[in-house]
Amino acid sequence: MSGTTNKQSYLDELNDIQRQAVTAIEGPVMVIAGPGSGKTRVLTYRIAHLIESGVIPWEILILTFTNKAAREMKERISKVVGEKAQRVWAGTFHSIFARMLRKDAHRIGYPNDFTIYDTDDTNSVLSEIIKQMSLDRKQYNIAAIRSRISMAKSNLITPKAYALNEDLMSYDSMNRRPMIHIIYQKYVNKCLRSGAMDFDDLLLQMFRLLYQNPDNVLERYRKSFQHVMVDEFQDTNYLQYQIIKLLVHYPGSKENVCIVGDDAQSIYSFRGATIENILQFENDFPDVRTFKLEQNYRSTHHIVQAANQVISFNEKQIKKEIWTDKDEGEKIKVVKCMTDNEEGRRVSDGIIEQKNRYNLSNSEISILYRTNAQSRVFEEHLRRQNIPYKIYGGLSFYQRKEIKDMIAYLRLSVNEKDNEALKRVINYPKRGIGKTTVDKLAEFADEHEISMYEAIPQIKLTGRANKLMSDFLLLIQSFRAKAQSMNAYELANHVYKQSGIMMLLKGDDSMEGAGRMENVTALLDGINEFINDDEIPEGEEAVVDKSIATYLQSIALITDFDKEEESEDFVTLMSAHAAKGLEFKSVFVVGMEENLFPSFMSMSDPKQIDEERRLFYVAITRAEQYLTLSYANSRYQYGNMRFNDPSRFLEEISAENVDSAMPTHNNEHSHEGFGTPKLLGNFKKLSPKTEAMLAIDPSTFKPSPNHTIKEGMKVMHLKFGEGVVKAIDGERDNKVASIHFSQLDSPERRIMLRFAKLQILDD
Ligand SMILES: Nc1ncnc2c1ncn2[C@@H]1O[C@H](COP(=O)(O)OP(=O)(O)OP(=O)(O)O)[C@@H](O)[C@H]1O
Ligand SMILES: [Mg+2]
Repeated sequence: MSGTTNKQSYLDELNDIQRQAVTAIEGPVMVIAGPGSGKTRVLTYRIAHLIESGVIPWEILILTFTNKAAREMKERISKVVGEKAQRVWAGTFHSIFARMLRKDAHRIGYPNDFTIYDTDDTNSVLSEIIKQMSLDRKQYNIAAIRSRISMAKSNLITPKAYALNEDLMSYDSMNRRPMIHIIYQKYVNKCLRSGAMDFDDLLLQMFRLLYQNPDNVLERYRKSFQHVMVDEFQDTNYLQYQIIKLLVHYPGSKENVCIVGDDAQSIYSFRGATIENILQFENDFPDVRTFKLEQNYRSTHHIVQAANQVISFNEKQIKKEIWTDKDEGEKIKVVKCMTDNEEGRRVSDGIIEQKNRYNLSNSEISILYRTNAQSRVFEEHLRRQNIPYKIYGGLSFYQRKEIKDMIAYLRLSVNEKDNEALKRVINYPKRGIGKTTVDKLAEFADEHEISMYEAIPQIKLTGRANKLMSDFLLLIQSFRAKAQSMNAYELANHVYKQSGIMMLLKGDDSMEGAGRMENVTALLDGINEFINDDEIPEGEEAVVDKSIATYLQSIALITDFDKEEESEDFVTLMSAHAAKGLEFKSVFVVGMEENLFPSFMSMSDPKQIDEERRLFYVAITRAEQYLTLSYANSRYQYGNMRFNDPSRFLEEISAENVDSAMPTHNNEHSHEGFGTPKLLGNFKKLSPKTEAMLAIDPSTFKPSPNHTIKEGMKVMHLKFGEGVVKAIDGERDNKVASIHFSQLDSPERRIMLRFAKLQILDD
């Protein structure tokens, strides 16, 4: 096909407005539009169009949500422009910046071969600091500190600025953690001395690199990135936006920047993503051309309707409706279950039924949940039914112990300052170096502001410890020397044998031991593949770099999505967060209960409820044709049996779009069959008083202390309206109130008093 024919045909695959956005190749462009309206498609076609119009592929930078998304885009682009598509800079913020930092990190005090610290590494550094400062581990909860530091970094707040910021400091004192700024400072120092960057650093240090090196580095990238594009812009944080601005917002810039996103799908505010960025973008680029896409190409009518209804409960959204000219489609199914176990069974039965009835393959089906811990019951039932499935977001291959051990040796071979790697293997396999010795070494290194590796020859230890340490030093030195002459695969094999790991695993003839050996073999195979992969890397002056450093970087940033998919056909299980941007013929959103979805952590804050609702909106808009929502009356949650009410989000979908006459499934345990619970019609006829009260504001609803609830009382339930307490039975925590709610179709409800939200009415 000639260029012109291609061009014609690809532009024909767009609607008018999409085509306008694709062909508006100069100046700032913004597309804020609903799910399934073709935002990602616009970006993909836009890149093809740029290249067809003569833009050099490596002058295009496109930032996506996953590396897999970037790869898929390139594949599609190559259908139009051929091989050249491979040379576009496409990837996540983290992977693109890591690649750029490899070239210039030395300018900001890091080795170019810096290590990327994962969450485990960060936790380990933080826990060392807390120990050294003799702080209370409960008070200084690692996860909380990690998120404070991450927040600070994402907002460009240095440890010094943190200490001077009254709001931050008083927030920390209020939470009885007044030392966070000191921990933060120590953490930064330790990472720097280890030549390590955590995930936030990949952004922060990129910003510093550009900002502090205007003439060489910044200028170079400004010239080289003639076109910058961002998908899922609603989930960028302040820092990410500042970097984009550095690259495209300066005097004399052509401001060729195109962002696409949907404020209604913003689901990472807990990570610092801010809708402000969308508003700020319009301010920063007053000449921006904005395109509104309203047609949804993904989902059937019922699903689009439901999505519009749900999101209309959020007030603070940029107003937009999506519509579809697709069929009505199937109504949304709501499945009520007694227990989480029943939910697992009913969903897997439902999958079998759909596969038979609609001829779906496994890969067209997904199960989405609010928390990863929910996957277990579905796994059990899918396995029992022999339905192949894949979980995204569990313990990934690279987080397994034996793999981390191997990787730690490789990391040390590249960056000897990497303290976390060193601590991991200094006594693995066991070589008699005790914990006290390692602690001493760490302290000595800290005192002298050097890495532990550098500290080994300097520290004075007893004769035996001294000998053991210098043997270890020699071992690592030999690996470092080999890293200069061997390729990544040879080095990994060498390390496997010489470190003693191979011997150790061979000596373990348990099942687990055999599994661990298989895993290391798989790792070695992976490295071999990396060596032999002949894909053209991005960038004009790209040299094929098969070094172990490049390999380590690529795996440090791997997410489950980025694994090469075998051609297997499996059902996808993942969190609603991870499903962003994806689409499936059939989607099951499970665990639709109060305290779960919306999450219990969001219950007291209307803003957070809105974020949960956006997440639910993201989840349901993944479905093309079949959408099933399920909930359980009881489930094991955090080690206890919990009784949750059905999610408020279920009520937000109008009854017209919900199937109430589904065939009952042939199972003896099901109570209402595959269908709509009565509940959905419950709120049409509330008493004027209830209505008035609910209309005022549910947040003014004041539940009474539950021990004050007595038989005969008139009460108000936030969801069920007015009721009369008929009986109370059970003891202490297990007290159950039988309440008659006159407005409900099935008025008798038994409510766990412990979790009840009831207000006593005085009349
Ligand atoms: N003009 C069109 N003609 C046919 N199909 C289209 C058109 N535009 C988009 N699509 C298809 O609709 C689906 C949704 O498009 P896309 O994924 O680009 O939407 P999106 O706006 O990025 O959605 P999300 O907000 O969920 O990321 C895709 O399968 C896409 O190929
Ligand atoms: Mg998209």
